Parts: sequence; C-alpha cells; structure tokens
Amino acid sequence: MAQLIDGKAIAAQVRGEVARAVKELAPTGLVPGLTVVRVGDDPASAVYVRGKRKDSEEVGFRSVEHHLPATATQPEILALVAKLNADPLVHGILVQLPLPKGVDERAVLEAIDPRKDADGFHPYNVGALSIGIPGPRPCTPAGVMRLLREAGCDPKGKRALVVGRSNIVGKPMAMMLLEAHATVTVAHSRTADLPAEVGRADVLVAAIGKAELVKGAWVKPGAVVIDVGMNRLAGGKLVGDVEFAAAAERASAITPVPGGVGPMTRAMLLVNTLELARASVRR
Ligand SMILES: Nc1nc2c(c(=O)[nH]1)N[C@@H](CN(C=O)c1ccc(C(=O)N[C@@H](CCC(=O)O)C(=O)O)cc1)CN2
Repeated sequence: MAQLIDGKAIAAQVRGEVARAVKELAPTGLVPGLTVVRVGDDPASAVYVRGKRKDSEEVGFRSVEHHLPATATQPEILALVAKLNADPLVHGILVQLPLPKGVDERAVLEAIDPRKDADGFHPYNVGALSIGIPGPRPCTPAGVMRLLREAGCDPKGKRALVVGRSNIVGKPMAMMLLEAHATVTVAHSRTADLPAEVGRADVLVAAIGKAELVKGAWVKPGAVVIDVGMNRLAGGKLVGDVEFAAAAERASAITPVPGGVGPMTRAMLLVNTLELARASVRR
C-alpha cells in the first residue's frame, strides 16, 4: 500500500511556519494584510473564503473580506480593486473565482497590482513563473510542490505527467515541475492514449475535474500520485480525479481527497501573502 500524503497535517505545519514569521515581523510594525474579494453568492466560494479568512486570522494577518452582490458591475469591481491597490495596509489581494457570468474575469485579474497578486494569476506573474523570476506562484500547484517535497519525492530527472491544462492549475503545475527538472508531459481531453501516458509517469498530477477518470490499473508501480480533483458525486461524496483505492495499491505515495491538495491551496496563500508583505518594505 502507498504512503498517504497528509495534506491537512502539512498545511498545519505551513500555517505554523507562517505564524512564527508573522511574530518575528511584529517588532518592525509590519502586519501582513490579505484582502479577499467575493462577488455573488456561490455557496462553495463562500465556504472557501471563510476558510481563507480563518487561516489568515490564525496566523496573525490583517484579514478583510469585501463581499459584493452578484449584480455588481464590472466598473464597480474594478473600482474596488483600484482602491485596494492603493491601500498600503493591503499586501495581498485575492479575487475569489469563479466570478458571476458577465464579468470579464481576465480584466479583473489584470487590474490587480502584480505586487499584490496573492494568487499569482496576473499575466506578469504567469510570465515570471515561465522564465524563473521569483514572485507569487498559483497556490494549488505551489502546494503540490510542497507535498512532493514532504513526501521525499524530488521530481529531478523523473517523468511527470500533468493531466489537465487549466490556467490556474495544469499550466503552472507543468512549469513548476519543469523548473524542478522533471521531464514533463501535459495530457488533456484530446490526448490520444491517456492510459499509456499515465503508465509512463513517475509523478502523476491529476487536475482535470472528472471524477475517477484516472484508473488505478493505469498507474505505474511505484509512482507518486497527486490528486487535485474535487468532484462531488450525486450522493454527496467527494472524490478526486483518480480511482483512489486501486491507485493506492500500485503507487508508492498518494494524496487523499479530501485532505490532500485542498488544504495546501489555502496554506500556500498565506505563504504568498507573507512574501508580498516582506517585499513591500524592500520597495
Ligand atoms: N482566487 C481563487 N479562486 C479559486 C481558487 C484559487 O486558488 N484562487 N481555487 C479554487 C477553490 N479553492 C480556493 O479558493 C479551494 C478549494 C478547495 C479547498 C479545500 O480545502 N478542499 C477540501 C475539501 C472541501 C470540501 O469538503 O468541499 C479538501 O480538498 O480537503 C481549498 C481551496 C477555485 N477558486
């Protein structure tokens, strides 16, 4: 049986590290500030934002949420972002996704000052990642890299397969694995032979958003399997993109869903905000 990579425990460890760093900053008067913008009433977003605020308060950040109604117009959202860009107490800005239909998500993300981009989604920071300039990295793939490290898996020289090519997970994930010297393949909905690709991967990151699409029998014996998927089944059960039980029989290490990558997404947001706050005093 595979080693279980406990994202909940590792996220708690990261929160502890951030809390210690915040205490060390206290004598300088710098209190990292994270502001979350939520638009509309998507129930999942409300839960995620509550979690992010709870984490921020726990580590000692200045934590603020702006909740705009679903009817908020694009100029209203942009005006709020502009106000936060200009506020010296705000070091990190996060606009919770998805935004309501009709709002131009790209325009909103581009309006965030890249130096306050807690999610690492601004095109400047996406470019920075692609050429190895330091800066905030998207939280989910950054969390996956930390999970790999904690599981003792160095991607260097390994074949890594990322299943999924979204802007917030798949693409940055591939870049980060490349930066860690893995040989990276990205599979997606048009990939001709997914089982064969999975069977070659020493490190498998599944982020396609389809319940148990990746069958356990496809997994290479000894592979490290990271499941980013979060799919709610009709009965309410949450499952990943990988058939967990069958994959765990072949993998050397695997993340569960829930309790794997999800908690790390929240934890890495704290790391990004701390770094943005530190960088603000160097300007
Ligand atoms: N601005 C952003 N929007 C969104 C992001 C993001 O990184 N930035 N990611 C997702 C949602 N998300 C954070 O915002 C997120 C999703 C899930 C979890 C999590 O801890 N999941 C739990 C299970 C929760 C459950 O039972 O439903 C787990 O996996 O254990 C954290 C954060 C989209 N939007």
